[in-house]
Amino acid sequence: MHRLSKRSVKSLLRSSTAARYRDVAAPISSSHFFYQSADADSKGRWYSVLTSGRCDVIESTKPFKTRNEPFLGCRFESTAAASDASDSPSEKFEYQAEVSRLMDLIVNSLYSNKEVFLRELISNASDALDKLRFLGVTEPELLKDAVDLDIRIQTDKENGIITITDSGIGMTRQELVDCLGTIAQSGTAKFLKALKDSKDAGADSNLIGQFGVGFYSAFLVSERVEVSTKSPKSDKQYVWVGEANSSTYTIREETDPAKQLPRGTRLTLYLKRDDKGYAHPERVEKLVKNYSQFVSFPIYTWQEKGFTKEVEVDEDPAEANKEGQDETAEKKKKTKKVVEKYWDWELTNETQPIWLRSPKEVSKEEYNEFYKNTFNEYLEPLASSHFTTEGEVEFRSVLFVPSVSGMGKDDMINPKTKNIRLYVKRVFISDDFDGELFPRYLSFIKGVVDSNDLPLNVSREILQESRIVRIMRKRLVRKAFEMIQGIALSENRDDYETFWENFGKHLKLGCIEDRENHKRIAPLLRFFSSQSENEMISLDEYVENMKPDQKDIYYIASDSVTSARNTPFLEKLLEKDLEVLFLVDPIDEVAVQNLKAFKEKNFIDISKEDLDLGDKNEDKEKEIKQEFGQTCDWIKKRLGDKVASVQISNRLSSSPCVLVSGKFGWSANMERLMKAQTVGDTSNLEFMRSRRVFEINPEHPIIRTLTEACRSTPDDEEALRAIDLLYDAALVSSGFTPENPAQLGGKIYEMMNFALAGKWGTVSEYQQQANQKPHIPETVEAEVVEPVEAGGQK
Ligand SMILES: Nc1ncnc2c1ncn2[C@@H]1O[C@H](COP(=O)(O)OP(=O)(O)OP(=O)(O)O)[C@@H](O)[C@H]1O
Repeated sequence: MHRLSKRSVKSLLRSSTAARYRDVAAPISSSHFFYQSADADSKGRWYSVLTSGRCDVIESTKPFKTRNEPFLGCRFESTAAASDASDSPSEKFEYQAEVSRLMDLIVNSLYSNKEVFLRELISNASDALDKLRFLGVTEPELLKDAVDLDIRIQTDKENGIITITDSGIGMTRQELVDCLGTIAQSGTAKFLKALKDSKDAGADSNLIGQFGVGFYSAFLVSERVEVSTKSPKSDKQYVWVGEANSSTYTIREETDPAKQLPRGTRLTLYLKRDDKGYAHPERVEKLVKNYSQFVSFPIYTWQEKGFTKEVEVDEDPAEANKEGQDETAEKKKKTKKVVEKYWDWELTNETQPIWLRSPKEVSKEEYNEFYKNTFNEYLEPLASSHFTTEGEVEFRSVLFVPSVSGMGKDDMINPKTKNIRLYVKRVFISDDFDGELFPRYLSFIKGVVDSNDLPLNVSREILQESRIVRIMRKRLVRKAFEMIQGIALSENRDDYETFWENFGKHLKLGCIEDRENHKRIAPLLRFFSSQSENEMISLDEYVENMKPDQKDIYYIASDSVTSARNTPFLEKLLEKDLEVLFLVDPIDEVAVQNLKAFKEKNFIDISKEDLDLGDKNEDKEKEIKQEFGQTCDWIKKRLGDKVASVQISNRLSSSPCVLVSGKFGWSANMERLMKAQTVGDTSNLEFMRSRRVFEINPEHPIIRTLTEACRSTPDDEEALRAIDLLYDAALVSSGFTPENPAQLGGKIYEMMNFALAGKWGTVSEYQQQANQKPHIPETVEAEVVEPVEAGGQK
């Protein structure tokens, strides 16, 4: 049998909370040794100790006078053994540059919320257990060591040491180098930026967990971290040692038999002087309860306990004599109650997953805590939903609507969110299958789904083919909408505003991508309108506000509320008090076009031809056509192919004209957006450009004057040039981009010449003046100072 070395026994004792030794006898076996206590009151007695490798559990007897007395058995626990106990050589490694920067920031910049280190390390331990359990489904030999899947945390408050041991997947030597010496650069860059952004507000350690660098949070509180780990893939156990403020770390083989792990990882944190308070058992217990309550593996903490027992009391001899006279009293010995203290593991978290509990038993606070712990969030969710479906397909789920997005524009199109954690019969499978369980526009929903019907070796391909998943997906989507509706209906309007600000775009994407759910999405949309420029309204509110004879929902798409409010298309509608939705987000127009209608009312773009405001008067139209028909033809002749036709407008009141888009082509807004998105040559967009109709306002003085000109002098150059300018002006005011802005500028200056000259002189005089070269006054020439030569002489 392999024996413990004397040296490892000493190191074990050195780090033990309970044992200060004077001497150590040669160990008897790999787990049994004797030591002589150095405590004054033990009077140099010998103690017998049994130690198990895994958690350094030490069983010690009551004191012996010699070391040959038999083992009896009361327990105490040692903390991790000192690190220098090993004989094996250490190899030194440099951290990747990113890790060094990160460590430097963690050690030197993060001072608030340091306690999150425990949550992060427990979360890594839980991930390692999840991985083992998952792999164990197909490779049962991985689970052959009869070790429970759990996490054990032990503290040594005198020395400021915390050990966290999990029986998870562990790491091979190469994995230690890959996982704890390097990090994905994208994550770090984001983390460093977030850190910089939040620095003024007091950098918060909470940020760590969100960027996949949780392990390094150990250095928030530790000056030295040891990771001793044993992977089932390797015969050997390795120890990684890193120190705060060092750019290197070491790896060596664990040769100390007392520290061998059957499987898994033990982290030993040697706390900084100011952070030793974290090594109090009660503090650790509190942190676990606070932050890691819902980890789905048992977390045990090492706690001092006590039980009361009756012990006999040594009697005073005088009293005993007195009592001796009384025979019955002699039989009853005096006792007292004493509290016997001992240390033992205590289960500290709730081991039943929250989704397996009855929703009636779970409080809102518990859901919020579960959410924060599971998804590394520090804000509470806006809503949650806990449900079970039975029958055709059985699964349980808890879903959440977050209160912040954390997703960029690209993430919405191509989400890689890890927001849905899929379990099969309580075994965590993956958080990579969001896309199979939710459409991408709902990828912001977070939660847990636990199915009883899927196979444990489920893959993306299986999910994509599975009828069960299709049914699950439908139910999950329905539940997600119920949650969002709940927020929309809540009395607190702010919540929905927050939701809309963060996820409004996602729902609009849903209008485009999920026709089946239009009925659920549409009532959730919000827009500004001509009657509500500061507060967004719902489509229901719009419909309620419709005029009794109004048939359609009117909208205008533009780049801002201000430009929407000032568009000429709006003039008649404002006069008639008809509300118009302002679609100012680039995605709005396509979303609304996909919806087509809401509550059987069609969406109508007021910038497109054939606008019907429900006020048709055929006689009057005929009359106006007769009066202005010739003008329309004359203008069309001048504008040629630039416009499809010239018509009399029913939507203008103060502008002379407007350029409306054809019914089936792009609006001015869409044309602008498409041009902005096309790189390089935009001529290939021409075919999608809609036909344009030039509408004139017969009541406007310019149109009336031009009508006169059309009748009397249709070939007059100035009148024709006025038509050109009118067209260009309509182009701009209708939201289109003029084809030749410089030429438009020239036309405006020319017209200004005429206007100004008409008031203060003749055109020819004005033109003459304008053509003259700039006049340089003589006095200026006289004042030119010639250079002064050296010595002050000319
Ligand atoms: N207890 C452990 N057991 C096994 N492997 C671990 C353990 N702790 C950390 N690791 C490995 O180290 C890697 C780095 O951990 P780190 O916490 O920095 O990032 P992460 O776990 O990938 O991201 P996050 O912290 O956001 O979960 C992990 O991905 C894992 O492979």
